[in-house]
Amino acid sequence: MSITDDRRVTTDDLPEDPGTGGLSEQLLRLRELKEAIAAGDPAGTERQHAKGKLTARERIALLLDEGSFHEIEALRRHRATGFGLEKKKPHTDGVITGWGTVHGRTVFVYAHDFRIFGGALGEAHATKIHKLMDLAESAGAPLVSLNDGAGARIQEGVTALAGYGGIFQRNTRCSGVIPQISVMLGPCAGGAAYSPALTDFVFMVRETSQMFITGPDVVRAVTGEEISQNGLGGADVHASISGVAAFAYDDEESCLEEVRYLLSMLPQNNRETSPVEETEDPADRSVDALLDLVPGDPNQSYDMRKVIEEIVDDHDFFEVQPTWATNIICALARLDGHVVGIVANQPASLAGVLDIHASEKAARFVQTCDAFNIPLVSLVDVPGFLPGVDQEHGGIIRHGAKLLYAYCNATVPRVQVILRKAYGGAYIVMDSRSIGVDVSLAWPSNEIAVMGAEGAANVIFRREIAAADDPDAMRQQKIKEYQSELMHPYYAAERGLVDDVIDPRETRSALIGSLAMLRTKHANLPSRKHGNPPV
Ligand SMILES: CC(C)(COP(=O)(O)OP(=O)(O)OC[C@H]1O[C@@H](n2cnc3c(N)ncnc32)[C@H](O)[C@@H]1OP(=O)(O)O)[C@@H](O)C(=O)NCCC(=O)NCCSC(=O)CC(=O)O
Repeated sequence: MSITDDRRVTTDDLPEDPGTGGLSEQLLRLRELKEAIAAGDPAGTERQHAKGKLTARERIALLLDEGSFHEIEALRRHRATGFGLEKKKPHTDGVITGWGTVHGRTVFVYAHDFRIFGGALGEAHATKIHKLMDLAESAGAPLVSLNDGAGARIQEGVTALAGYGGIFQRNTRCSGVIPQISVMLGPCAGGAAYSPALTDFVFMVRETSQMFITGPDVVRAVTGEEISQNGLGGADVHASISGVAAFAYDDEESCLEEVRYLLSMLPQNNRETSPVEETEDPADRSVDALLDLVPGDPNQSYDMRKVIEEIVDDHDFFEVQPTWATNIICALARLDGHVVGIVANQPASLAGVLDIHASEKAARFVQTCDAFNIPLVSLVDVPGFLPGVDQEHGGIIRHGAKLLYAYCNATVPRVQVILRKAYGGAYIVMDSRSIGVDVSLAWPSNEIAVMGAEGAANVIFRREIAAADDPDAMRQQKIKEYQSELMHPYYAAERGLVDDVIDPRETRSALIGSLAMLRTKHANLPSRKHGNPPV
């Protein structure tokens, strides 16, 4: 079989059918054609490997269960003309589409083939993706995109742009219906970056993947700034600074392995729940370590990750956006085999305050869990919202409201544990009784108040303190008074604002018991077209 000038096989390259019309000839011809398409362009494969990247088919093989991939439209070719396109019509048109299984469950996947037009999206390429997305929606199964494409195919002009529009429209339509995961595995510019932003989770690989609206050349021309591709939109930038990516990995293999892991924790669609996994970890396990992990002094820091580790099944949890807005932790884990979404303040970072980024991160996570029937566990130890000009001018009111809105709107089972302090508006926001949590538990060390004792005493006893012979002694006395009057869990428990004060060692069993009770929870929101969240 010969290869055409552009090093890609076409049906014209196949052996002449001798005209016998025999089935065996036809089958041979079909097999050769499919094998040639699957093999692709060896030189392109070498170039891809030399850049430290896998080919689209190698990626699909790593993502899916072995031998489970069913490809559709491998025979598709574009019909565009101009700029030499009529002479260059490779099969697949630069995107491989189909479905397979991950841990035995159906998953739809499309993967850009960078060897063909740099994975750039033209009309045929786009309509293949549209068809796959429609199938994923109809079948009610997750969609994973393996992105390695140069954006709109320049030679196809507005038809390429319209192709992107069709993807965005479907991303939005499928939002909250099927899980959508975007894996960034190459330079993704312009249109190639917008679709991932509409999906539930974005994965990136360090060094080899980038996302930007315009590349470094355009940035230099417009703003005069000099920056490399990775500096502008590499994995660490998006996982730690912009918050666009939820996860960053060192290589494609570990990245795709983690996509498989994430899928194992998600339901197939919004009408199902996540798979339950048998566990040897006893539901009534007493968590003695919790007594020492959380310091009594409300100003002393500790690592909330260790608390989560102690509570969840097999000490195993999967953190979403672990390097962005680290003052709040969002994680998926299992409790007695059932998946839960954990939102936890992190005293080890910025004392666990809520700020603009933390509010946005948690709001998005709460919304994602609610869309996919994943119950929410909130572990609260929060000193308040972060004060400051930057925060106020940056719109902390608007961003904080996103988290408030997401919790208030969530109809999944919701359980709150207040570990230590919970002050002011931040207490209300972190899924308090008044905004609809189903079960609220507190540790005996807990302090719920409008603000810390010192601040409170300075405001409400200002006159007494100023008039005292010894203002400092008076301040200390008033602080103590405020603490003993108000700042303990029994004040909230007496008023029904927490349902129970528990021994910290019983946290795991109390959570599991509450969530088991709530498994049949059914909640309806008032009929409306949709809410108007402070996006
Ligand atoms: C993506 C890249 C950084 C990759 O660089 P590399 O050095 O790895 O690869 P490369 O430049 O040799 O490209 C590989 C092959 O893909 C082709 N190629 C690259 N980009 C293309 C595009 N957008 N349309 C059609 N073909 C394209 C190249 O001509 C080359 O073909 P051959 O192998 O035949 O030589 C660069 O190619 C690039 O900057 N491309 C332009 C990106 C872009 O501006 N896209 C439009 C976004 S606008 C958009 O999407 C809408 C919007 O938001 O405005």
